[in-house]
Amino acid sequence: MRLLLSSADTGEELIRWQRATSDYRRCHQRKEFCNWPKLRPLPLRPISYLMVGDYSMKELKTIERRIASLNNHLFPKPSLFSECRQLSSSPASAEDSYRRIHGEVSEEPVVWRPALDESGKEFTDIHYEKAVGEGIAKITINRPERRNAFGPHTIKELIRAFNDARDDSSIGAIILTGKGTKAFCSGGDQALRTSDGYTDFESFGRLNVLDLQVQIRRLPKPVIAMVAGYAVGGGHVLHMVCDLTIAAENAIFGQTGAKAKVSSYFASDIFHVQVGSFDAGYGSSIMSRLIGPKKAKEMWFLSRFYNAYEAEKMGLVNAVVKLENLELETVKWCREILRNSPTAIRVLKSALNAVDDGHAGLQDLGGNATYIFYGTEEANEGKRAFMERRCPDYSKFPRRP
Ligand SMILES: CC(C)(COP(=O)(O)OP(=O)(O)OC[C@H]1O[C@@H](n2cnc3c(N)ncnc32)[C@H](O)[C@@H]1OP(=O)(O)O)[C@@H](O)C(=O)NCCC(=O)NCCSC(=O)c1cc(O)c2ccccc2c1O
Repeated sequence: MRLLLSSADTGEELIRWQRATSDYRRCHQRKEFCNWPKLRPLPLRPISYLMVGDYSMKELKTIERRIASLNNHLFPKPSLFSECRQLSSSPASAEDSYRRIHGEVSEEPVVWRPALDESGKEFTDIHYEKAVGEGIAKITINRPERRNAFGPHTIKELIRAFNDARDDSSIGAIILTGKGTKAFCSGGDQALRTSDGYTDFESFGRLNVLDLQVQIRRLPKPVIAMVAGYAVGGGHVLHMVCDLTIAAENAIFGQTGAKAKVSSYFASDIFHVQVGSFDAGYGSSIMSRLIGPKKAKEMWFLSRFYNAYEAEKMGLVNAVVKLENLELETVKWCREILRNSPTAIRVLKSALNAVDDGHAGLQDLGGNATYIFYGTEEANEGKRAFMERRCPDYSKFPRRP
């Protein structure tokens, strides 16, 4: 259905609009502030016949396009396109064509169903859940009495849950979070720390959180950290290796490792932290990428804590929301991701990590190329020829520029 200017609009109103749109365009090009005159929004209605003033059809089309575009900016609500729905959380124009076609992201509360691991075992240190009827998995570190600090067993369970979410083709986005509102994760459990790592049920120590970091980084689905309260030490590194971070207003971010004795400043409070540890792997390199080397050095050398808004400004988190909205907002981000092409997202995640991950990054990206190539007729010809014990005929496949 074409939208045309209603014949009810007088030529005068139209002329005022045309002048205003030209002024606006000029100001916009010069990046100047433009005083927008008081004009009533021109209603756009379908009509079969159009005749306004002395304007040619071409001129009218140009005016119509400009008015539509300006109306989108100036009168987002109520919409000229009354049938369109709005995506409230999006920073983009509420009425762009994507939103007109796809509509709102659902704000319905999510229903979680407990999930078991691949061998049907119950988890102890984590909760693992999947959203009913949607492709979202949620993995929650469940040690709130220790601010969700992890031991080797916690990490083993996290690895199993992430493996399951990776293998489950109905899952397209994974949330990592911590139980309660006081902490996302406070890093390695210091009570389990030994001279060779962390140990709980074994006689030797491990630093197996490093395996989990690599797993998250290579997982071909987006992993979103949902952070309430503290994300510190190894817990801070965990949120950094996730693809996105949504933070509640009460979130606090920091590295504690280099601290020899006391006092790190946050909002003029002094915290007493004393752990003596560092993550010179992803914990350093990814941080430097995210917030720049100077800020990364500040974060590690001074061991300060940063609030959610400071973290957002630094580029550590994607969004800050009210604590009570944290889960729904995170779920909405997942739902928005889930509307998009899984293969595009898979390759993009790999591509965005490739340079930083060196050979391993290229290997992952290369693997994605092979994965896509296997779906082509050209690749299939090779396989068929082998199976049929004949020479492959690649002549029919174009050598594209
Ligand atoms: C996180 C805090 C700032 C919270 O302070 P708050 O005042 O809210 O709470 P409490 O301090 O009273 O804590 C409540 C309760 O939890 C226990 N707890 C908290 N964190 C841990 C922890 N990491 N380990 C063990 N226990 C913890 C605390 O003792 C209290 O217990 P009670 O029995 O007394 O009630 C604050 O708690 C804090 O600063 N925590 C320490 C955070 C920290 O320094 N983490 C870094 C550890 S090192 C690390 O994470 C790490 C792990 C690895 O596997 C690595 C591998 C390779 C390289 C580097 C690694 C690495 O650095």
